[in-house]
Amino acid sequence: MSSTETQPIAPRAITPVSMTRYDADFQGFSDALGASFARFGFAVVADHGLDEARIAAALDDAKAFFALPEEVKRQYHQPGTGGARGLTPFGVEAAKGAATVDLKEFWHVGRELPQDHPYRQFMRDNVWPNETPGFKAHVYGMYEDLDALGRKILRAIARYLGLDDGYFDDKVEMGNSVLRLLHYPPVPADAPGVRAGAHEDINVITLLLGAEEAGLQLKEKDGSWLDIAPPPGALVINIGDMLQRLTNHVLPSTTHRVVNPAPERRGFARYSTPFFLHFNPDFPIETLASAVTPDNPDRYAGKTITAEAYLTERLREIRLL
Ligand SMILES: O=C(O)CCC(=O)C(=O)O
Ligand SMILES: [Fe+2]
Repeated sequence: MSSTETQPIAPRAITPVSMTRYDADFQGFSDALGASFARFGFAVVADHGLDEARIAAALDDAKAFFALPEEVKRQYHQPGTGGARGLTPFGVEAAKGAATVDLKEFWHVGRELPQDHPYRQFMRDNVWPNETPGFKAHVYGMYEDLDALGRKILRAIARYLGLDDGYFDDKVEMGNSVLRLLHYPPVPADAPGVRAGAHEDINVITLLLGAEEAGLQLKEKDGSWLDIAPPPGALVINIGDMLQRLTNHVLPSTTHRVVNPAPERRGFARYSTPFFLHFNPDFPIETLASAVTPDNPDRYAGKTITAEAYLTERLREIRLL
Protein backbone atom coordinates (compact mmCIF):
# COMPACT_ATOMS: atom_id res chain seq x y z
CA MET A 1 0.00 0.00 0.00
CA SER A 2 1.46 3.37 -0.93
CA SER A 3 1.75 6.00 1.76
CA THR A 4 -0.74 8.27 0.02
CA GLU A 5 -3.50 5.69 0.54
CA THR A 6 -3.14 5.99 4.29
CA GLN A 7 -3.36 9.81 4.28
CA PRO A 8 -6.72 11.26 5.25
CA ILE A 9 -8.29 12.79 2.17
CA ALA A 10 -8.85 16.53 2.54
CA PRO A 11 -12.53 17.38 2.03
CA ARG A 12 -13.41 18.43 -1.51
CA ALA A 13 -16.40 20.55 -0.54
CA ILE A 14 -16.64 23.62 1.63
CA THR A 15 -18.60 22.94 4.82
CA PRO A 16 -20.91 25.88 5.61
CA VAL A 17 -20.38 27.70 8.91
CA SER A 18 -23.54 29.00 10.59
CA MET A 19 -23.59 32.62 11.72
CA THR A 20 -25.73 31.52 14.68
CA ARG A 21 -22.49 30.24 16.16
CA TYR A 22 -21.01 33.76 16.13
CA ASP A 23 -22.80 34.82 19.32
CA ALA A 24 -23.06 31.38 20.92
CA ASP A 25 -19.45 30.28 20.43
CA PHE A 26 -17.28 33.01 18.89
CA GLN A 27 -14.06 31.04 19.27
CA GLY A 28 -15.59 28.00 17.55
CA PHE A 29 -16.98 30.17 14.75
CA SER A 30 -13.59 31.84 14.25
CA ASP A 31 -11.75 28.53 14.22
CA ALA A 32 -14.13 27.00 11.64
CA LEU A 33 -14.15 30.11 9.44
CA GLY A 34 -10.37 30.54 9.63
CA ALA A 35 -9.74 26.86 8.85
CA SER A 36 -11.95 27.11 5.75
CA PHE A 37 -10.11 30.25 4.58
CA ALA A 38 -6.70 28.69 5.23
CA ARG A 39 -7.70 25.57 3.26
CA PHE A 40 -9.68 27.09 0.36
CA GLY A 41 -9.34 30.88 0.54
CA PHE A 42 -13.16 30.63 0.67
CA ALA A 43 -15.84 30.00 3.28
CA VAL A 44 -19.59 29.54 3.07
CA VAL A 45 -21.61 31.29 5.78
CA ALA A 46 -25.21 30.17 6.38
CA ASP A 47 -27.84 31.96 8.51
CA HIS A 48 -26.17 35.32 7.87
CA GLY A 49 -29.19 37.26 9.14
CA LEU A 50 -29.15 39.86 6.36
CA ASP A 51 -32.47 41.56 5.54
CA GLU A 52 -33.89 39.12 2.94
CA ALA A 53 -36.67 41.45 1.80
CA ARG A 54 -34.21 44.25 1.09
CA ILE A 55 -31.90 41.92 -0.81
CA ALA A 56 -34.83 40.66 -2.90
CA ALA A 57 -35.94 44.23 -3.63
CA ALA A 58 -32.40 45.30 -4.58
CA LEU A 59 -32.09 42.30 -6.88
CA ASP A 60 -35.41 43.10 -8.56
CA ASP A 61 -34.21 46.68 -9.13
CA ALA A 62 -30.95 45.39 -10.59
CA LYS A 63 -32.82 43.06 -12.95
CA ALA A 64 -35.13 45.89 -14.03
CA PHE A 65 -32.13 48.12 -14.72
CA PHE A 66 -30.25 45.50 -16.76
CA ALA A 67 -33.41 44.85 -18.79
CA LEU A 68 -33.39 48.48 -20.05
CA PRO A 69 -32.30 49.23 -23.64
CA GLU A 70 -28.54 49.34 -24.15
CA GLU A 71 -28.52 53.07 -25.03
CA VAL A 72 -30.37 53.93 -21.80
CA LYS A 73 -27.94 51.90 -19.70
CA ARG A 74 -24.91 53.41 -21.47
CA GLN A 75 -25.75 56.84 -20.04
CA TYR A 76 -24.50 55.52 -16.74
CA HIS A 77 -21.12 54.43 -18.04
CA GLN A 78 -18.26 56.76 -17.08
CA PRO A 79 -15.33 55.83 -19.34
CA GLY A 80 -11.84 56.35 -17.94
CA THR A 81 -12.91 56.22 -14.30
CA GLY A 82 -12.03 52.61 -13.63
CA GLY A 83 -15.67 51.56 -13.56
CA ALA A 84 -15.74 52.76 -9.97
CA ARG A 85 -19.38 53.87 -10.09
CA GLY A 86 -22.38 53.21 -12.30
CA LEU A 87 -22.34 50.85 -15.26
CA THR A 88 -19.47 48.92 -16.80
CA PRO A 89 -21.06 47.68 -20.05
CA PHE A 90 -20.88 44.21 -21.51
CA GLY A 91 -17.51 43.55 -23.14
CA VAL A 92 -15.23 45.86 -21.11
CA GLU A 93 -13.68 44.00 -18.19
CA ALA A 94 -11.19 41.21 -18.79
CA ALA A 95 -9.34 39.07 -16.27
CA LYS A 96 -5.66 39.98 -15.85
CA GLY A 97 -3.76 38.70 -18.91
CA ALA A 98 -6.89 37.22 -20.55
CA ALA A 99 -7.31 37.22 -24.34
CA THR A 100 -11.11 37.64 -24.29
CA VAL A 101 -13.40 39.92 -22.32
CA ASP A 102 -15.77 38.56 -19.69
CA LEU A 103 -19.40 37.86 -20.66
CA LYS A 104 -20.90 40.23 -18.08
CA GLU A 105 -22.05 43.74 -17.31
CA PHE A 106 -22.15 45.28 -13.85
CA TRP A 107 -23.12 48.25 -11.74
CA HIS A 108 -20.91 49.60 -8.93
CA VAL A 109 -22.05 51.39 -5.80
CA GLY A 110 -19.55 52.94 -3.39
CA ARG A 111 -19.62 54.58 0.01
CA GLU A 112 -21.62 57.77 0.51
CA LEU A 113 -19.28 60.25 2.21
CA PRO A 114 -20.12 63.47 4.08
CA GLN A 115 -19.58 66.64 2.01
CA ASP A 116 -16.18 67.62 3.42
CA HIS A 117 -14.73 64.17 4.11
CA PRO A 118 -10.98 63.90 3.32
CA TYR A 119 -11.52 60.55 1.57
CA ARG A 120 -13.54 62.32 -1.14
CA GLN A 121 -10.27 62.60 -3.07
CA PHE A 122 -10.29 58.79 -3.35
CA MET A 123 -13.98 58.01 -3.80
CA ARG A 124 -16.31 59.29 -6.49
CA ASP A 125 -19.93 60.20 -5.96
CA ASN A 126 -22.40 57.44 -6.62
CA VAL A 127 -24.63 57.61 -9.65
CA TRP A 128 -28.19 56.25 -9.53
CA PRO A 129 -30.46 55.22 -12.39
CA ASN A 130 -33.52 57.45 -12.90
CA GLU A 131 -35.51 54.63 -14.51
CA THR A 132 -35.78 52.39 -11.42
CA PRO A 133 -37.14 54.45 -8.48
CA GLY A 134 -36.46 52.10 -5.53
CA PHE A 135 -32.92 51.30 -6.66
CA LYS A 136 -31.00 53.76 -4.48
CA ALA A 137 -32.77 52.98 -1.20
CA HIS A 138 -32.70 49.21 -1.66
CA VAL A 139 -29.22 48.91 -3.09
CA TYR A 140 -27.54 51.34 -0.68
CA GLY A 141 -29.35 49.63 2.20
CA MET A 142 -27.86 46.37 1.02
CA TYR A 143 -24.43 48.08 0.82
CA GLU A 144 -24.68 49.18 4.45
CA ASP A 145 -25.86 45.74 5.60
CA LEU A 146 -22.96 43.99 3.86
CA ASP A 147 -20.50 46.59 5.15
CA ALA A 148 -21.62 45.88 8.73
CA LEU A 149 -21.60 42.11 8.25
CA GLY A 150 -18.14 42.32 6.69
CA ARG A 151 -16.83 44.12 9.78
CA LYS A 152 -18.30 41.37 11.97
CA ILE A 153 -16.62 38.69 9.85
CA LEU A 154 -13.33 40.56 10.14
CA ARG A 155 -13.59 40.37 13.95
CA ALA A 156 -13.67 36.58 13.61
CA ILE A 157 -10.74 36.68 11.18
CA ALA A 158 -8.79 38.88 13.64
CA ARG A 159 -9.45 36.31 16.39
CA TYR A 160 -8.23 33.51 14.09
CA LEU A 161 -5.05 35.46 13.34
CA GLY A 162 -4.37 36.07 17.04
CA LEU A 163 -4.98 39.82 16.77
CA ASP A 164 -7.28 41.90 18.98
CA ASP A 165 -10.86 41.20 17.90
CA GLY A 166 -11.25 44.87 16.97
CA TYR A 167 -8.00 45.05 14.97
CA PHE A 168 -9.72 45.74 11.62
CA ASP A 169 -12.49 48.04 12.90
CA ASP A 170 -10.80 51.41 12.34
CA LYS A 171 -8.95 50.17 9.23
CA VAL A 172 -12.06 49.45 7.16
CA GLU A 173 -14.82 51.64 8.67
CA MET A 174 -14.41 54.20 5.87
CA GLY A 175 -13.04 51.72 3.36
CA ASN A 176 -13.30 52.20 -0.38
CA SER A 177 -15.69 49.22 -0.50
CA VAL A 178 -17.83 48.52 -3.55
CA LEU A 179 -21.05 46.59 -4.09
CA ARG A 180 -21.13 45.06 -7.58
CA LEU A 181 -24.46 44.07 -9.11
CA LEU A 182 -23.55 41.58 -11.81
CA HIS A 183 -25.56 40.47 -14.81
CA TYR A 184 -24.34 37.57 -16.91
CA PRO A 185 -26.75 37.30 -19.87
CA PRO A 186 -27.67 33.99 -21.50
CA VAL A 187 -24.64 32.52 -23.28
CA PRO A 188 -24.80 31.38 -26.93
CA ALA A 189 -23.23 27.97 -27.53
CA ASP A 190 -20.48 29.52 -29.66
CA ALA A 191 -19.69 32.48 -27.33
CA PRO A 192 -16.02 33.38 -27.21
CA GLY A 193 -14.72 33.61 -23.66
CA VAL A 194 -16.32 32.85 -20.31
CA ARG A 195 -18.64 34.61 -17.87
CA ALA A 196 -15.72 35.58 -15.64
CA GLY A 197 -12.16 34.56 -16.44
CA ALA A 198 -9.86 33.20 -13.74
CA HIS A 199 -8.83 35.97 -11.37
CA GLU A 200 -8.13 36.90 -7.77
CA ASP A 201 -10.05 39.64 -5.96
CA ILE A 202 -8.01 42.74 -5.16
CA ASN A 203 -9.66 43.77 -1.90
CA VAL A 204 -9.65 42.53 1.74
CA ILE A 205 -12.60 40.10 1.77
CA THR A 206 -15.51 39.59 -0.66
CA LEU A 207 -19.05 38.78 0.50
CA LEU A 208 -20.95 37.18 -2.37
CA LEU A 209 -24.67 36.50 -2.71
CA GLY A 210 -26.27 34.84 -5.71
CA ALA A 211 -23.79 32.05 -6.40
CA GLU A 212 -26.52 29.40 -6.35
CA GLU A 213 -26.79 29.62 -10.15
CA ALA A 214 -23.95 27.28 -11.08
CA GLY A 215 -20.65 28.41 -12.51
CA LEU A 216 -18.44 29.69 -9.70
CA GLN A 217 -15.32 27.58 -9.22
CA LEU A 218 -12.16 27.94 -7.19
CA LYS A 219 -8.73 26.70 -8.16
CA GLU A 220 -7.25 24.13 -5.83
CA LYS A 221 -3.54 24.04 -5.04
CA ASP A 222 -3.16 21.04 -7.40
CA GLY A 223 -4.62 23.08 -10.27
CA SER A 224 -8.02 21.35 -10.38
CA TRP A 225 -11.27 23.36 -10.26
CA LEU A 226 -13.76 22.92 -7.45
CA ASP A 227 -17.42 23.92 -7.87
CA ILE A 228 -18.69 26.27 -5.20
CA ALA A 229 -22.31 25.29 -4.63
CA PRO A 230 -23.65 27.18 -1.61
CA PRO A 231 -27.00 26.20 -0.07
CA PRO A 232 -29.84 28.60 -1.06
CA GLY A 233 -29.36 32.06 0.44
CA ALA A 234 -25.93 31.37 1.90
CA LEU A 235 -23.10 33.83 1.65
CA VAL A 236 -19.83 32.90 -0.06
CA ILE A 237 -16.87 34.77 1.41
CA ASN A 238 -13.35 34.84 0.02
CA ILE A 239 -10.01 36.36 0.88
CA GLY A 240 -8.69 39.06 -1.47
CA ASP A 241 -5.14 40.02 -2.37
CA MET A 242 -4.92 42.80 0.22
CA LEU A 243 -5.58 40.42 3.12
CA GLN A 244 -3.34 37.77 1.57
CA ARG A 245 -0.58 40.37 1.48
CA LEU A 246 -1.20 41.63 5.02
CA THR A 247 -1.13 38.04 6.35
CA ASN A 248 1.94 37.04 4.35
CA HIS A 249 -0.24 34.44 2.54
CA VAL A 250 -1.40 32.73 5.77
CA LEU A 251 -4.86 33.47 4.34
CA PRO A 252 -4.69 32.83 0.58
CA SER A 253 -6.42 34.85 -2.12
CA THR A 254 -7.62 31.97 -4.25
CA THR A 255 -8.04 32.11 -8.02
CA HIS A 256 -11.66 31.70 -9.07
CA ARG A 257 -13.80 32.00 -12.20
CA VAL A 258 -17.37 31.74 -13.44
CA VAL A 259 -17.68 29.16 -16.23
CA ASN A 260 -20.35 29.15 -18.92
CA PRO A 261 -23.56 27.24 -18.21
CA ALA A 262 -24.35 23.69 -19.18
CA PRO A 263 -26.49 23.51 -22.37
CA GLU A 264 -29.77 23.27 -20.42
CA ARG A 265 -28.99 26.50 -18.49
CA ARG A 266 -27.56 28.52 -21.42
CA GLY A 267 -30.81 30.41 -21.85
CA PHE A 268 -30.76 31.71 -18.28
CA ALA A 269 -29.12 34.86 -17.05
CA ARG A 270 -27.06 34.78 -13.85
CA TYR A 271 -27.22 37.58 -11.28
CA SER A 272 -24.75 37.77 -8.42
CA THR A 273 -23.73 40.54 -6.03
CA PRO A 274 -20.19 40.55 -4.66
CA PHE A 275 -19.42 43.16 -2.00
CA PHE A 276 -15.72 43.98 -2.22
CA LEU A 277 -14.71 45.13 1.24
CA HIS A 278 -11.69 47.45 1.12
CA PHE A 279 -9.36 49.08 3.63
CA ASN A 280 -9.51 52.81 4.24
CA PRO A 281 -7.59 54.32 1.29
CA ASP A 282 -4.64 55.55 3.38
CA PHE A 283 -4.16 52.28 5.29
CA PRO A 284 -0.57 51.08 4.79
CA ILE A 285 -0.54 47.37 3.92
CA GLU A 286 2.45 46.10 5.88
CA THR A 287 2.95 42.43 6.73
CA LEU A 288 1.65 41.47 10.18
CA ALA A 289 4.60 40.61 12.43
CA SER A 290 2.69 37.57 13.71
CA ALA A 291 2.48 36.18 10.16
CA VAL A 292 6.26 36.07 9.70
CA THR A 293 8.00 32.86 10.79
CA PRO A 294 11.22 31.07 9.81
CA ASP A 295 9.12 28.86 7.50
CA ASN A 296 7.24 31.82 6.08
CA PRO A 297 9.64 34.76 5.80
CA ASP A 298 8.18 38.17 4.98
CA ARG A 299 7.35 38.18 1.26
CA TYR A 300 6.87 41.95 1.23
CA ALA A 301 9.74 43.29 3.38
CA GLY A 302 10.30 46.96 2.56
CA LYS A 303 7.29 46.97 0.20
CA THR A 304 4.64 48.69 2.29
CA ILE A 305 1.99 50.23 0.03
CA THR A 306 -1.20 52.14 0.80
CA ALA A 307 -4.49 50.47 -0.06
CA GLU A 308 -5.21 53.24 -2.58
CA ALA A 309 -1.87 52.86 -4.43
CA TYR A 310 -2.28 49.10 -4.52
CA LEU A 311 -5.81 49.36 -5.91
CA THR A 312 -4.73 51.73 -8.68
CA GLU A 313 -1.93 49.37 -9.69
CA ARG A 314 -4.32 46.44 -9.91
CA LEU A 315 -7.14 48.22 -11.77
CA ARG A 316 -4.68 49.02 -14.57
CA GLU A 317 -3.99 45.30 -14.95
CA ILE A 318 -7.66 44.45 -15.45
CA ARG A 319 -8.12 47.26 -18.02
CA LEU A 320 -10.51 49.26 -15.86
CA LEU A 321 -8.08 52.24 -15.76
O1 LIG B 1 -20.42 36.02 -10.01
C1 LIG B 1 -19.77 35.37 -9.18
O2 LIG B 1 -20.23 34.37 -8.65
C2 LIG B 1 -18.37 35.78 -8.82
C3 LIG B 1 -17.95 37.08 -9.39
C4 LIG B 1 -16.53 37.43 -9.08
O3 LIG B 1 -15.72 36.61 -8.75
C5 LIG B 1 -16.11 38.84 -9.17
O4 LIG B 1 -16.88 39.67 -9.68
O5 LIG B 1 -15.00 39.15 -8.69
FE1 LIG C 1 -13.96 37.53 -7.93
